[in-house]
Formats: sequence, C-alpha cells, structure tokens
Amino acid sequence: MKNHSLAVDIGASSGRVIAGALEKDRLELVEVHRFENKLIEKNGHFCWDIEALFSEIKKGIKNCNAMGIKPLSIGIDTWAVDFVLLDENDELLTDAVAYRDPRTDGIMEEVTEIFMKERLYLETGIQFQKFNTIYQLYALKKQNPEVLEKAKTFLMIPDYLHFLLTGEKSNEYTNATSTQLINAFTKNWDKDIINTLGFNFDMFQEIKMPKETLGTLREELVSEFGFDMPVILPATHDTGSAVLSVPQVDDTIYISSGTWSLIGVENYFPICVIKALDYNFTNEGGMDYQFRFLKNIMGLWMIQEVKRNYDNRYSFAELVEKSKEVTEKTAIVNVDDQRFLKPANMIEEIQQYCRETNQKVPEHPGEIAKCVFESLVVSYKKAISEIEDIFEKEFHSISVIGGGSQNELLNQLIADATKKEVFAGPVEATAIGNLVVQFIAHGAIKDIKEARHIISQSFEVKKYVHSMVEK
Ligand SMILES: Nc1ncnc2c1ncn2[C@@H]1O[C@H](COP(=O)(O)OP(=O)(O)O)[C@@H](O)[C@H]1O
Ligand SMILES: C[C@H](O)[C@H](O)[C@@H](O)C(=O)COP(=O)(O)O
Ligand SMILES: [Mg+2]
Repeated sequence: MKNHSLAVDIGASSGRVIAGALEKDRLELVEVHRFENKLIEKNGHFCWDIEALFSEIKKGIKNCNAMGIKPLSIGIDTWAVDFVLLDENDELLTDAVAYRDPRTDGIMEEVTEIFMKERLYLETGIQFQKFNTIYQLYALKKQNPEVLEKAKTFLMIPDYLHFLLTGEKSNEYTNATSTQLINAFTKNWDKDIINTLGFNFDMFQEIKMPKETLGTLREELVSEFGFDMPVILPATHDTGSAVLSVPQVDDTIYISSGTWSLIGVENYFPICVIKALDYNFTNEGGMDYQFRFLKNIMGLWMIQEVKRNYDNRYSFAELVEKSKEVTEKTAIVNVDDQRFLKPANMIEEIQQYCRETNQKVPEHPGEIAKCVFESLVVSYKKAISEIEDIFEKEFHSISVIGGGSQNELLNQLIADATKKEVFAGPVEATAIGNLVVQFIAHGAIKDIKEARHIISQSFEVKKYVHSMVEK
C-alpha cells in the first residue's frame, strides 16, 4: 500500500479531496472527492455553508476506504480572511459570513480614521481590501457588539475545519496574516492594532506554522472513518499552498489563477514602503516565514458569474471557444472596480460599465467572455509593471497555476501582452502545495526546493510565447 497523504483544498468555487503519494521522485495524485462551493444567503448575509463543507470533507475521507487508501495525514486549506467565533463552550457564535458580504461597506474608511493607513501598512504590510478580517471584526463590533463580547475563540475557516476534526484550536500563520492583524516583523498578533480597535486579544489563538502537527482525530470520527490520522498543517491559506507548486520561482512572477487572480512574487522580507502601499500590494505570510508579495485581481470570478448568468448553459471551455471566435477588439473594463465584487448580474454590470465609458457594448457570450479575459490581462500587465518598478528589475517569465491555467486563450493573451514566457500549470497547484508540506513534515521530502523539483517532474507545464515569435 502506498503512503498517501490527504489534501483538502476548498476554493471559493469548488472543493476537492486529493490523495497524494510519492512514487520514487514523482508525486502521484488521486482525486478522492470533488464538490461545489458557493455562497448561500443566511440570516441576512452572504455566507459559506460550513456544515455542508465539513460533511463533504468527511465524505472524501470515507471514500479512502473504498479506494484502499489509508492516509498518513490530512491538511485543509481554504480561501482567506473569513472566520467564525466560538463561545466559552466552543459553540458557534457566528455564521461563516463571506468576504463578498456588504457588511464591511464603509468600514475600512472608518478604521483608517482610527488607525492611520500608513501605520497599518507599516506594521502588517497587508493590502487594503474592504473584506479583510480586521474590517469584518470591526463591522461585527458595530453591528452585533454582544457577539464579540461573548467570543472566546477566533478561528479562520481552515482553523475551524481542523478544530472539527481534532478538537484542537490554533490560528495558522499564512492565513492569519490575511487578517491584517499580524505584525509582519514579530510574525504574531499585533496587540497595538487589536487593542486600539477594541477587539478581545485573548480570543486570538496561538500562531502555528505549516508542517506542525495539530493533533489527531476526535474519537467519534475515528469510529466513523475506521482509522485515525494526524492533521499536519499545510499553508492553510490556499494561495500560500498554491505558490509552493510554482516549479521555478526565481525571476518569475506567478499568477495563482482561480476565483481570484493572485499575482506576485516570492520574497524574503516584507516590503512595507509607501510605493507598495500606493500600488496596494500585500505581504502575506508564506511557508518558512517567506512572504507572498502579491495583489488580488478580480480574477475568473467574473467568468464564473457570467457562466451562472447564462444558467450554466456553457462550460468554461465553451466560453473560451466562443471568445476565440470574436475577431474584433472588445471593450476593456477595470476588473478591479468594486462594482464587480458582487454585482446582481455580472453580464449587465459589464455592459453598463461599457455604456458609461462609451465603448461598444458586448452582447453575445463570446464577446462578454473575451471582454473579461482581455480586461484581466490589462490588469495583469499593470500589476507586472508595478512589481518590476518596486523590485527595479525585469522578470522574464510568468507562471500561471490553478484552474485558470487551463484557459489556453488567457495564457496566450498574457504572453502576447507582456512579451514574456508564460508557463501554465499545475492545475491542482493548491492541493499539491498542501501535500508537499505534509511530505516534508513526514521527512519524505527534504524541503520546498526538493518539492519543486519533484513537482516539475510530475506535472505537465505548457509554455506560451508571444504569438509573433517563432514557436
Ligand atoms: N476546461 C477549462 N477551460 C478553461 N478554464 C477553466 C477550465 N476549467 C476550469 N477553468 C477555470 O478555472 C477556474 C477555477 O479554478 P480553481 O483553481 O478551481 O478555482 P478555486 O480554487 O477558486 O475554486 C474556473 O473559474 C474557470 O475559469
Ligand atoms: C479573499 C482572499 O483574498 C482570497 O481568499 C484569496 O486570498 C484567495 O486565496 C483566493 O483563492 P481562490 O482559490 O478562491 O481563488
Ligand atoms: Mg483555489
């Protein structure tokens, strides 16, 4: 029997349970379970169906028995910033409210009146996104102060799912940095910010690092699954796991391409200078205390919503094919305009934007899709020039990882627009990054350098060059 570990990767649009095993110097994946993730409306807010997600995780674990897989360990990663609060009996005090919920409208402005923006950035190095945990907590303090008063435990989404598995409570570092409450230099909760904003410092848990063992399964789960296994913490922020799968990081800008496009570079120190603040880059924490110097771009969320607006009549592949049939130039929208964060209807929002900016309004699915893809590339190109400005150097290649790396048209558009080599893949970068951290903890892989070597030999990576260049 092979030595498998289990990665649970839950992004904003889908979740998957993937078993991984090392076969000589190759990493082999077995998809054990895949499930949809989506926002639900609950108690007047957009939320994640956290109970349903945990039930899907348990389904995936149970599927291992039928597949003859007895996992050595498991680790869960999800999207960032969102959290739950527990009371003194470890019972849920809150729903898992989603970052796209409007409860934080106007809150960032209020907080930066109390705590100067420049100082917040100097201490945390985290980008200003209206949905950061800091603003969600401040919204809760304003809208439901009694909830915050009762809260004894703060757990981010993967922390909570790990708690459901093991009964152990902690905050994993890479995801905790996305709260904008972790000091980029002490790598711990920033008392100054937390106390100034009036949050209960004691509800934040001990910071734990990727590779640490959190604990083993609750007794009732061991009986339910028929086996026990330890939870080994991956980078529980999915992007923190994804970027570990970039086969070649030197001189490379990565785009973790899923619901969001996270564009950035691997770095060894926080860059909290005013220029990085003005460009709104972030310094999220990475494995081994590295930094993910990146920024959020609206990403393929936009095509996910277009697909939904067409009642899922077209697959992603079909929307890409339809966009290839459009020969004339399409309108360009500013994908990072907050109007696209959670519009009632993405197609109508895109069309309205084009009317307001006196551009030809895209009408057909192919035109809409091409407008999304071409507009994303405009934003990617701007972010790349900002990165090169800050690092005062030219990066020669771009690594596109995640589900979006399957979009061949987008990959080619990126190569054409930037005139850089684009390497696309692996698709399941996040799960792979999750797994290799578990293997490093097991001692089966020495370090991330060796992991990247194994990844580069195990998964297809397609190369794209400027279409005017001989291939
Ligand atoms: N066959 C495909 N062709 C083109 N794009 C695809 C294909 N399959 C998936 N995608 C893109 O990948 C995205 C999902 O990427 P994924 O990394 O799974 O997202 P997340 O982790 O945020 O749920 C989809 O929104 C879609 O745009
Ligand atoms: C809200 C956060 O910025 C978001 O979670 C981002 O950091 C991220 O990790 C997105 O991952 P997806 O797989 O959902 O694109
Ligand atoms: Mg993802």
